[in-house]
Amino acid sequence: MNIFIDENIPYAEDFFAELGNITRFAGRELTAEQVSVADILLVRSITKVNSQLLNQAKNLSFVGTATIGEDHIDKTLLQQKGITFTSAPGCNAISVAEYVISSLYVLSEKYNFNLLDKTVSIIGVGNIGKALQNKLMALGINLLLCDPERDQTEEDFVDLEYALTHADIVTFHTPLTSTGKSPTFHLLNEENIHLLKQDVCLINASRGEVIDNQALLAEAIRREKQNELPIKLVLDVWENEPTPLLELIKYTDIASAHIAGYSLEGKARGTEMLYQSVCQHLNLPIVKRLDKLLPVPSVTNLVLNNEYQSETQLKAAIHLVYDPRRDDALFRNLLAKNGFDWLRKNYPIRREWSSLKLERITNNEKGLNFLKIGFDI
Ligand SMILES: NC(=O)C1=CN([C@@H]2O[C@H](COP(=O)(O)OP(=O)(O)OC[C@H]3O[C@@H](n4cnc5c(N)ncnc54)[C@H](O)[C@@H]3O)[C@@H](O)[C@H]2O)C=CC1
Ligand SMILES: O=C(O)C(=O)[C@H](O)COP(=O)(O)O
Repeated sequence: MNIFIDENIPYAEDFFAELGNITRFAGRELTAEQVSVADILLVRSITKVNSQLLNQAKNLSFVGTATIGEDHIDKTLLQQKGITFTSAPGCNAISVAEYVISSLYVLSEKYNFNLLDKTVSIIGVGNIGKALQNKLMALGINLLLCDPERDQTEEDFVDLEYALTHADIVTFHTPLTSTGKSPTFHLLNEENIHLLKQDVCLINASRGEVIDNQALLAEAIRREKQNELPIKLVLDVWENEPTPLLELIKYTDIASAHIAGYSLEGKARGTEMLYQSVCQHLNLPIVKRLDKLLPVPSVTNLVLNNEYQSETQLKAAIHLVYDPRRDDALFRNLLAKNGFDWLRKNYPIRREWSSLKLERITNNEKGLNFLKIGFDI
């Protein structure tokens, strides 16, 4: 059994070595000739699985992507060829939600606002949008939810125009689609970008093409020329990766190389989900488990002296685990020299909030008590 696995899928040897011969490949360099001898192919989002790549495939019976997004896969083709396909839904949803909230706390510090005074529009409320919704609700932040598909059967959703017009913070979490009832290609574009509030924070951690990058650049330049407030901008994803529109970087507050989902847990969950699907495909028992493989987090205890809920404390705890300014600095300093893909391949280890245990000191009638709380809002 020949198992071809992208070089950036972690723990692949741990999960798959006993199932067959593993060949690792660079995601953008995989050739049809290599795939011609593969039985199982496990990719990330940078490998386009299409007729060109599969035109010599003789034995391929399973394709998996260790990602949530599936826009790089020709699923119709796989179905026609009778090749089983799976993705890893939700694997890095927590990681993306944490990226967004950590970024919002950076913006709140930089521009001196209180998140509690803001209304956040979440555009696309699936696995990631829901994870973000839960965390923001736990923080007590006012939300607007925009998801035309869910709006058909559920209450409390708003349309895109309302979501753009009424929010102080707009964050995109849709898949990239160009067909269907509500395609997301250039969902934010030159027609509707002017609906955003003057002091808006805009975040894209979905796919670059969901926002028309030229329209965004034009709006940023227009605001600059007319002495209007700049859009406070967080971009993790870009049109035409790995060659982002360089002029746009200057207008971002946080810029990163499509790493919002790159917590160690998020990536590793993707591998585990593919392993489980491959076992099912091969009718084999599932014997490996991720929790046996993940390293013990380096940060384990944080003692808070004041109220756990205070925003300052919370921000400090959140940024202790992950501060997106780290990735922004790497992006600005190393993009030109090393390139977008290098930044992703050499991504420094990042853990999720659940790796941090907080100790709260409370003062009640019994005196000082130490409470251990798993930090997972
Ligand atoms: N930056 C990063 O590192 C990562 C980016 N992603 C991207 O995030 C996307 C979303 O991920 P999940 O939440 O897990 O997907 P999901 O499929 O669980 O949810 C997507 C939601 O978007 C909604 N939607 C579809 N079209 C819409 C439209 N026109 N307007 C508003 N909502 C719309 C769907 O109804 C669905 O509820 C992925 O498809 C992927 O492209 C995913 C993981 C990491
Ligand atoms: O899961 C997704 O969808 C993502 O966007 C991934 O986090 C990105 O990972 P790569 O496959 O592009 O490494």
